[in-house]
Amino acid sequence: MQGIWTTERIREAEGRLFAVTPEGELMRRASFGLSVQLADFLEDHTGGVSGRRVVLLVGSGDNGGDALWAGAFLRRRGVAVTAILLKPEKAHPAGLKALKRAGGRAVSAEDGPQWIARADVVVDGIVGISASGSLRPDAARLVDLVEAPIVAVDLPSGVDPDTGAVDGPAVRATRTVTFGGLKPVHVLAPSWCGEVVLVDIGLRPELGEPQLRRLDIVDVAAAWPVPGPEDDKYSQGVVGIAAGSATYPGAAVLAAGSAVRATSGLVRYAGHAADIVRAQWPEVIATGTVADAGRVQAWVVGPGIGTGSDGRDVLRYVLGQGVPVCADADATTIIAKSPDVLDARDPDTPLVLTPHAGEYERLMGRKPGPDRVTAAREAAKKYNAVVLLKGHCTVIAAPDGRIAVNRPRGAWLATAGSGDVLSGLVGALLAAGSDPWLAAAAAADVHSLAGAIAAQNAPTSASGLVHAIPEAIRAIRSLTS
Ligand SMILES: NC(=O)C1=CN([C@@H]2O[C@H](COP(=O)(O)OP(=O)(O)OC[C@H]3O[C@@H](n4cnc5c(N)ncnc54)[C@H](OP(=O)(O)O)[C@@H]3O)[C@@H](O)[C@H]2O)[C@@H](O)CC1
Ligand SMILES: Nc1ncnc2c1ncn2[C@@H]1O[C@H](COP(=O)(O)OP(=O)(O)O)[C@@H](O)[C@H]1O
Ligand SMILES: [K+]
Repeated sequence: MQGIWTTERIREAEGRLFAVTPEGELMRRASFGLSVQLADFLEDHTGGVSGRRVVLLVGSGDNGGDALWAGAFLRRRGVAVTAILLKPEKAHPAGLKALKRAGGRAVSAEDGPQWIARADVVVDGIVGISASGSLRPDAARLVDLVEAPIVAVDLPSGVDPDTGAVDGPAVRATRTVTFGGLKPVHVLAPSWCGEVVLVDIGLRPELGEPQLRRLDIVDVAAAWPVPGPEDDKYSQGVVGIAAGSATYPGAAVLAAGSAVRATSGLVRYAGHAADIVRAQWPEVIATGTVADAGRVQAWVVGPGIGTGSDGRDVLRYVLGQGVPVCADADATTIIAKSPDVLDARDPDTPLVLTPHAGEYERLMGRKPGPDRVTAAREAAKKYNAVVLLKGHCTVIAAPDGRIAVNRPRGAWLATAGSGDVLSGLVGALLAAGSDPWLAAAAAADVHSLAGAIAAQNAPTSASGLVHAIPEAIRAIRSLTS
């Protein structure tokens, strides 16, 4: 699992390491690593290093210091380096001196545009972890002129380091070179960071437990249930799907199909779409009501069940069965409208809620807002449930405080019925006995990979996602075995 730390934790760790390291050493490590990445980037984008033109956008703190020192290192490799100083009086003095000594040039913001126009690569050293708010106008004007690819130092300036939120002008980087540990911006704002490269500056031992995590492929592979020689269709966990209605049979077909494809155990279906589900997925045992469904080890409830009294009765029934429940779509709306349905639940039985932003607002009485990690954490606390807050970067919060952020692979998942597919995946893992937080995070990852496989750069459908699930699982397993 990749660890991610808030800027507060990074700063504390840097402080401790700083105290036992010779002066300037940490910045030397960071900026040397940055210069290596910049040379590599120049090679990739221009086919060479020597003779290329790099422009540094330099702000008033150590982020600008990193850029200036990296510029000095690049000079030794024959790169023409020009630093545009946004606040000349506050530019990092040692870094500026080093750049000038190495033959680099420093110019004011007024003289900046002509240098930006001729740059092969622009380096964003405007602001790092001490950033607040979007780019200020002077920086924004210059960034606006950039046509060359941008490498961001630590993080793209203008993007909030702890939430990844953008509410004004910001840098859109092609590569971000960060130091010591990943920060939330790197997983919450991937489209602003571009490719993220982590440079080791010896900070890891000081960082402690990460506050956020992102599953690696090996974690997903390890979490995915695989039958053993002793297994049969029951022992792998039977999942029940309570979804769909006469008006919305598709949700039932998608959620049931997704569960069928996710694991090799048994899938039961209960609801008004039994005939259609049976016709699409003959391996599903389908009945008309949850009470007739037979035993399951987890329920998926909600997609397409409606928010009326029938849906409420179904939800109350499955919550009372003492098995893990993934409550999705209409089920989240019912919980928001009639929280008393949760009385049917034994608080120790796992519950996974999978709201999109609109459903979150119903559940919590407010929008998730720009800080989606805090939003998910608060909902997890309030409902004593794992909350999977959907979005481009889905956030998964457990009531015990664990947070995972999912890795998006494009945005093709933004298609009708895609959420129904996700709930089937979550349910299949819950039935197999997975930890609910891990189940939700692993399901989100396979969902995103299935999206990329199904789409292959062209629109896909939720049905396409269902069909791509085995290939996604195969890809994950083959990369790790
Ligand atoms: N510490 C370490 O051990 C190591 C640190 N390292 C590096 O240091 C970086 C952190 O440096 P830092 O703390 O000096 O602050 P930094 O982020 O450069 O900001 C400086 C100033 O910018 C301003 N400003 C704020 N918001 C703004 C905005 N939106 N738009 C424009 N300007 C804005 C504001 O100053 P103001 O202009 O308000 O006076 C703020 O004080 C870190 O990201 C990493 O790169 C590495 O070398 C590894 C070792
Ligand atoms: N821009 C996007 N990028 C990546 N994934 C997205 C994007 N928009 C939506 N998704 C994902 O697609 C799914 C949509 O679910 P949901 O809103 O419940 O749709 P539906 O109700 O149509 O099934 C979620 O898993 C969500 O994370
Ligand atoms: K930056």
